[in-house]
Amino acid sequence: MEEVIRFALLGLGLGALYSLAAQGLVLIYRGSGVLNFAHGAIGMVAAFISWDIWVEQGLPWALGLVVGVAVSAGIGALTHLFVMRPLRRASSLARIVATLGVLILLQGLVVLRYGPDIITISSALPTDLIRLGGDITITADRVILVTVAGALTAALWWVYKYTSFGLGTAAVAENQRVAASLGWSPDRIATINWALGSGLAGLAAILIAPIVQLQAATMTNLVIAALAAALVASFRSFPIVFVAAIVIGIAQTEVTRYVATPGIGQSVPFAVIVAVMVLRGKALPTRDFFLQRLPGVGTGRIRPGLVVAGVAAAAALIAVVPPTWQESFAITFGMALVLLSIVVLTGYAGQISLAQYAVAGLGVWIVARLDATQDVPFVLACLIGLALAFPIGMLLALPAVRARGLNLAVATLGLGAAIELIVFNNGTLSGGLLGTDVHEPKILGFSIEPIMHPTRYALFCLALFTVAALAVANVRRGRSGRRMLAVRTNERAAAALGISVSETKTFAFGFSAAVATLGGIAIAYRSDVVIFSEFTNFTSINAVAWTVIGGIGYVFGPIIGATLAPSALGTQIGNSLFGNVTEYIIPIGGLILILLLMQNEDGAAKQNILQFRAIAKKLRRKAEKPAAATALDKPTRIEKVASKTLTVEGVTVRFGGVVALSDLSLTVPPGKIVGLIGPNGAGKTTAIDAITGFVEPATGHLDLDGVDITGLHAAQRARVGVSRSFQSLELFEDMTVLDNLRTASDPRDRLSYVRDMVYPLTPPLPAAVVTAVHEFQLEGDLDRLVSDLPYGRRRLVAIARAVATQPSVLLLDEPAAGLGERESRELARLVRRLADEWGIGVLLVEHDMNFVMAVCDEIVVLDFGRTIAQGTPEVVRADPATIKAYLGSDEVIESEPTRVKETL
Ligand SMILES: Nc1ncnc2c1ncn2[C@@H]1O[C@H](COP(=O)(O)OP(=O)(O)OP(=O)(O)O)[C@@H](O)[C@H]1O
Repeated sequence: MEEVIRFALLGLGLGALYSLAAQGLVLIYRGSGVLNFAHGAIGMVAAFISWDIWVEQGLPWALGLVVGVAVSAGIGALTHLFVMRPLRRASSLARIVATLGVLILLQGLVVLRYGPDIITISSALPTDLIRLGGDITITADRVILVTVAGALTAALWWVYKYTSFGLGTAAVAENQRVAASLGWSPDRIATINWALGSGLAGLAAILIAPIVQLQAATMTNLVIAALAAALVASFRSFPIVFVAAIVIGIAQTEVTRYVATPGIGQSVPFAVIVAVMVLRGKALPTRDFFLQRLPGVGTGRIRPGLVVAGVAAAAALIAVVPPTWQESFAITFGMALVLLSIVVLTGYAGQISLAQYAVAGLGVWIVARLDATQDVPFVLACLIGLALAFPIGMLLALPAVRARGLNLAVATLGLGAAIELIVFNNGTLSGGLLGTDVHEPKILGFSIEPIMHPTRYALFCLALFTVAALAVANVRRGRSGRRMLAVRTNERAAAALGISVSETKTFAFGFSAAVATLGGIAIAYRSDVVIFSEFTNFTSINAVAWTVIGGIGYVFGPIIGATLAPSALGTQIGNSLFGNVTEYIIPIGGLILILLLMQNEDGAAKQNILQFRAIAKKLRRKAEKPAAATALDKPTRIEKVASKTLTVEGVTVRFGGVVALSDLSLTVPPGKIVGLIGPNGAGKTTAIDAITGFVEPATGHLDLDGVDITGLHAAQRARVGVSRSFQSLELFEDMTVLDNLRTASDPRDRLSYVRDMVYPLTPPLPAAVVTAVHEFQLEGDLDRLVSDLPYGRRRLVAIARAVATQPSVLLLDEPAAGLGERESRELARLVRRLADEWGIGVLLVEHDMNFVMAVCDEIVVLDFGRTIAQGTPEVVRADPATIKAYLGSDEVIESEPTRVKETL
């Protein structure tokens, strides 16, 4: 027991330092909404500078401390002013990546100045033993660290609770205008918080250096422990951050002491991050989840002539250049594969991963271990590695199913570090620093050993990239690609169309892990000893940066981005033009990334493709048949949907103390339109959400044609025939109208995940969808991006998309909002036809009473969540309670609205 206490006391110091760094992260997040992944790197700069002043220059330690903290505070303020402030309206991906750019730049500069080696520092704080009773002692430095961290926590808590600056910071997080009314400019608040937060990172890094040693590559990992503590406190409470950090510090020390497997102890912060994600994350974002502009995505179209010409040109070049250049080709293609895996995962599926290089390492670890320890032939080992990479990637998807955006970036950053610590640095598992000796790689008896046959090896890497790029392009054009894009753009809308969000993400992780594994193989087999500890977190972060530079949504982007990898083609070209640029290539990449983000988030590939298209257009003689024309080839014919009756029984929904919907019961039979009306806040959208699986009812029962669907999640309900539109449309704005409709009408089979890689199917649209396109007169808009359409047409696309799933029951949430009178009448006729001719049962939420009275067969009236009237339009119109609660006088409705049914 005494030993447990002794180690707990040791861990106190570590926890106190984590707390300082975490408080700094929280300050920056609260002051500017930015999660600063460069936090550890900023602290690292301070640690190196203070070491330089103290040890190298022989000046007082305190001077080093003050200058180090001041420099880190200055870097923080500059980062805000020159990088993050110009990007304040950019997507959250761009902002995350920008902080990664700062991280790369700082780490690259530190390595340039101080080198990559470990520097051991002794503690400047007194280490005398203080006896606490019995045999239990604590060193003075631990007491000092905890006291400093505790005092700072108390000070921060007080400042942010009671001072005008603190209140201004809280207000900025909620509402910028309120902050301004307190006399604080949001920008000044952000700058000060960046400076203070980064100063704390500096202080933490200077003090932690004697405990963890000083090394550029590992110091930046300080951010992982800080993130874990800040996450536990939801980036809010300083005291909770303090307690969480102390607990993490102690747990880390205890686990390191009692668990023999190396790396497990240091992975405690990662375990905390995963636990927080799993416990707190939501499977689907809530209604008001902020949707934002996403990076551009290519079409995945393959032009066989161009592919053949490009591959032939690359092969010819490889054949004639000297071996050093051939190796650069191999590295470029290998790294391009890793970047391609990021295109799939982040560009297409919208899942940020800061661990892709570690995943590549994990894949090649399987291959190399099979090769080295079981003598499995190279090709077979590669195939097994690829096959196993799929399930490994899928396993990694587990946190992603519940986390998104920033949280996912945090989780994967921790994951990469954990893989590095537990697998790659473990001598028993991977050979550690000595690596794993592999056999000479052979394909069909031909050696591709890179020293003896550099041409063959480079051609092998080119072949791997070509095959993978074709597979990725195929997936992009196929059903699985549309599913991924739908999920990245809007998970709620995807689920409403019956797309399983978790299945799609799982596929994206699995597929991208397989692609990354190919990259890992190409990179690792360049040597006969595979050193896994080189698959570092830092390279994973760089890989994201290079992918963004190349173009994160384009299959061609990785080739451009990968040239920036160390010793890749960029270095070769730079070396031959400017002398030795090898050691500058990393910080140059960071700088290019930051500058690029200011101009355009879509990367270099987009520009190239646009230029290519412009040239191709000039050269092309024959006009190509537009995609839309092919889609509509099939003759139209109305097909009745499967007749199913929706029965809602006693559904109640509560949000905390608010009863948003109380005991709702109604039936929507096939071919009938049931109106759901009531004043604002009556619970109408909540009713649709509850029926379609977007909120969980407290009580009640849902039944579709005798089948209980209460327990099904949103996508499953859509698949059995319950479709919906959204008040806020929630279209896939960055897709064309045609792709929106295809995404909705695609079958939800799982086979397409595999088949798409080889042969993506794009059959003509089903007859029902073609009919909808004609009905809504969308023929001319099919090839246009949804975001380019006027509002009225987007409303029609949203309804067409809901219809395209061929639902038995369709729930429309205010379909006529924002439409003109004529469009509204047309829409009313169409909704009536959906019921009469297609046999769809419709539940219609609408404020336009003329619309409602004209089309509905039955109306349910809600007020404060309760049903106050139910019956035919005539009955409801005359109902006194409805008139009092909602309709007011009869004047809101035309004296005798024309029944749409009768006018058909
Ligand atoms: N996620 C939520 N958390 C807390 N309260 C909520 C949530 N969603 C809805 N509410 C509350 O539930 C009640 C019903 O809201 P709902 O949006 O369903 O009404 P509505 O009839 O659709 O209104 P409107 O006509 O304005 O769209 C309101 O009091 C609303 O504030």
